[in-house]
Amino acid sequence: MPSVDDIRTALARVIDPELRASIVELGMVRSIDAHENGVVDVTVSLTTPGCPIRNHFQTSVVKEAKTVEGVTHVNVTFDVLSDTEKQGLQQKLGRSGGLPSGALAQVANVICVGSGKGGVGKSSVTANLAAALTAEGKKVGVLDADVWGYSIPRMFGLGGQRPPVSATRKILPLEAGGVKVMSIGFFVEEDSAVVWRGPMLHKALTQFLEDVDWGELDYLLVDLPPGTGDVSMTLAQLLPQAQFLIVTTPQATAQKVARRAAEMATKVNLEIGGIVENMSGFATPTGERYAIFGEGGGQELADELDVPLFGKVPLTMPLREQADAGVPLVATDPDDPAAQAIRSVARGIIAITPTQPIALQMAPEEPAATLPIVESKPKPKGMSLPMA
Ligand SMILES: Nc1ncnc2c1ncn2[C@@H]1O[C@H](COP(=O)(O)OP(=O)(O)OP(=O)(O)O)[C@@H](O)[C@H]1O
Repeated sequence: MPSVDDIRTALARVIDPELRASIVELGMVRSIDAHENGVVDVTVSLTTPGCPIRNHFQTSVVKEAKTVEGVTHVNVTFDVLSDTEKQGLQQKLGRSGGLPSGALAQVANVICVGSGKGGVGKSSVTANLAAALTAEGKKVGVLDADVWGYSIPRMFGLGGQRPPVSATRKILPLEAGGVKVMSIGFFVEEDSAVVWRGPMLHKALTQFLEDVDWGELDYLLVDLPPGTGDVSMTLAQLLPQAQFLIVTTPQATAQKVARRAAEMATKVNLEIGGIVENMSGFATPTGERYAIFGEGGGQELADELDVPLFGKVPLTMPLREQADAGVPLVATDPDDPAAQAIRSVARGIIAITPTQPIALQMAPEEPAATLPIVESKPKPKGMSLPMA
């Protein structure tokens, strides 16, 4: 008959990918029964009944138990840890804020980058801020939630690519310059029009947060669509601990619409982290500056909302050229005036954000909904996100 102790030692090699520890050490192996004929029954206790990595445990437990002499067959069953057992597990992990819930468990800060209106440079700021935070030694991810105008793949030179899926059915973000990138643009034919309805949008955004393997990140930057619509509301619900960074331009009218975005954020309890003023004058290659859109809008908004103005980013030709070339300017020419301003924004953000991961609480899932409809112009490649 196989030895139960040997089986337990073998099962210590099964690692919970989210908790990053052995299931034996975590107390998740409820029982091991070995029989004369070499059949072994193992019960594994999960943290939640719908645990997405159940299949991973099933395969790994069978594989490791079978390495023990005399084991002919392995039956794996699952149950769920009781509340007291979960508390014990939490203590073992040394966490106070709840067990990690999904893919964002190891993300320290989520920063939603939004604007009142389109075209103010929100995506350019997001891409360059990601590069600047990376240059400061931080682990950074970018989620392009600008479902109607996704431009992040192009800005990172990742247009036309499709992310792989891991053995545990998680989508793996693509990487560019050390930044992990995920976008709805990876799943639709380039330039196709995506028509979203409320519940589908909610479901797709939930999948981007829960089913993408973001891993350990200091910052997840979320590029929001302009305005105060559905996406922002959904994300505010899903990410109650996110900060909102508002990108605006210097003129008074832009400031007025940016204020509306700020009001929306306050209504849904998103904390406003600060302001970035973009297109803050035009900087020539020789360093002269022309205030073509006026001055002071960003500071006024920051004063009014009582939040910091993280920086004033001038218009420079290389910033636009680099966006088109697919490598953020900060990575290619950190001394350009716009790159310098964004690097200073990054340092300001680092100064006021925590460094320890927080277990973000995801809101309960909405009832299942189908994925976005794509108008056939051109014909879509197939719209399902590759996940269960
Ligand atoms: N500081 C800047 N200097 C030069 N060009 C800039 C600057 N900021 C943005 N741009 C250019 O302005 C255009 C719009 O920028 P971007 O796409 O980042 O704006 P957006 O606010 O994200 O737009 P949308 O709301 O449509 O998604 C792009 O061509 C971009 O390269």
